Amino acid sequence: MADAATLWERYQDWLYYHEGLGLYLDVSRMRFDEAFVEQMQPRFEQAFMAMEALEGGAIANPDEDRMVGHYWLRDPDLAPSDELKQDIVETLNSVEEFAAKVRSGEISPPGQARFTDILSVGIGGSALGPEFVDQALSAVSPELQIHFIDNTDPAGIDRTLAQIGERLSTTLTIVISKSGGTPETRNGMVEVKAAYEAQELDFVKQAVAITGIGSKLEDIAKSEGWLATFPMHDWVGGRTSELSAVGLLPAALQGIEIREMLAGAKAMDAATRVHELHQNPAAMLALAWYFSGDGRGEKDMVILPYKDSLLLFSRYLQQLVMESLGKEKDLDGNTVYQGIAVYGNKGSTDQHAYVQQLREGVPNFFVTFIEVLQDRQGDSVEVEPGATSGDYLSGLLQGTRRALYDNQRDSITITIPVVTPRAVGALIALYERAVGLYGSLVNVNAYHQPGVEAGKKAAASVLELQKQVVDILKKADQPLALAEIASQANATDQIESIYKIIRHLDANERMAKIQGHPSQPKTLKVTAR
Ligand SMILES: O=P(O)(O)OC[C@H]1O[C@](O)(CO)[C@@H](O)[C@@H]1O
Repeated sequence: MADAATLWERYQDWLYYHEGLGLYLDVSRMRFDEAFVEQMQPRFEQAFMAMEALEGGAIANPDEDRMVGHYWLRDPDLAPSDELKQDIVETLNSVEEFAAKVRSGEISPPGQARFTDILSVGIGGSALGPEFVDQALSAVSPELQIHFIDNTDPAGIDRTLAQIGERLSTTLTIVISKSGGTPETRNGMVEVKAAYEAQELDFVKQAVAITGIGSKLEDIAKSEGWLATFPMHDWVGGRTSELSAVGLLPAALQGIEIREMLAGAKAMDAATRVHELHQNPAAMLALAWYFSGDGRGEKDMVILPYKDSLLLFSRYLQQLVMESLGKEKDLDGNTVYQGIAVYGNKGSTDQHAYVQQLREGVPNFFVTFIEVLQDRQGDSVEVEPGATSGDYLSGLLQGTRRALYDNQRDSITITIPVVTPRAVGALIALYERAVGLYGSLVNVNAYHQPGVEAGKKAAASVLELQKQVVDILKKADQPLALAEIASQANATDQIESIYKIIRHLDANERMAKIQGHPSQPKTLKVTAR
């Protein structure tokens, strides 16, 4: 292993510092050498060119025949046409205007002075960004308290609605779905609507949609006369939509400075256009990822922010990285099974959970530490002479980094001065670009998600089968065995699925009733309920 002096030199040689953002990137504890960097140069040249073409409006998502334009959102002058530029500017203005009116009470719920709460309904890229930004940046007691429904779990929905309680009468619901047809989000919307009706409230007077132009959701919102509708453009992917209306509207309503988020992203975008590897933090990240997993994702990315407010960054990155890079085929149609697994929560908390395995167990990962220099606003008490809680947090980060490195475990460290809207925008932009560059290095389309469709189709077929099963039970004049139901449904190959449908219905005392012992599914008899 290198001695301290050599490591210190390597640290300085590879240290990246962004003047305007005060952001540092340290890849010195990734053990690549100059020969590796040299060898990667030509690939990076290609990746930079592909990125330039993408930003210039090329069809960078060939399967879906789409441009990829999230970079234009923070610098509309880059948009490939005046029309697109105007669209971006107008959307941003309308987001700000709407949020200001809601916050001032100019737009208010029927019979009430002002809105008190926001309920965001969406999933995946239509939830993870707003959730991350809320946790990172919202005030302790914001004027408008935000809540999320990001699943089709009835108990989860109940819990969120119960937290809101009677404040539903002053809650603004935002339904977010690019496609406008995602079942989980549709279900959330229907459930929320029912909750408004149960309190004799008029949902449409308190509802806003953020959705793709011409989507089913847009049709509903427009025909029912919802309060407002904001567009999601087809050239912005769900997982890169935080700096579109998807993330900006909830943030603006929460009083978060969205122009600062955009400015941070814009500054980072400019920094990550540089072709010189040492000068481009996103390229340095992509290089480090490639080195670590041998360009095949052999090592997992563990994201460890040492700051509670950044807890959800790993969850946000999980989608950004894994949905973008996790691909069976490369751009030439070869089977490649690409991807990088991402997980993590926060330090130092995780020190007392899985860091044991990181230090000593299977070495199948690299860590990315996120360090925040400012401990808190205001003074700190000393928890012992000369040391604060923040000193401990900082020491624990350094200590973990060192302990891992000493045991051949590599890490990257990103340091920001303080968690501000600007820094959060910059972090998002940094990873968006790194993922795009890495996608080029490994030759995959980082902007589609064909694999998600299989699960969606299978779920739809289970719900179809459920309808059939219920019909059969209703018509039956005697209890039926599972095999009989399967045969009548012409679905003997789906008997296990039929059993699970029935068990679920029975547990919820709906439409099917089981007689017999649960340990012997073969012997069960089923009737309609
Ligand atoms: O915004 P939508 O269309 O509801 O999609 C939600 C999420 O579903 C996916 O399409 C697939 O999981 C994600 O890419 C997307 O962020």
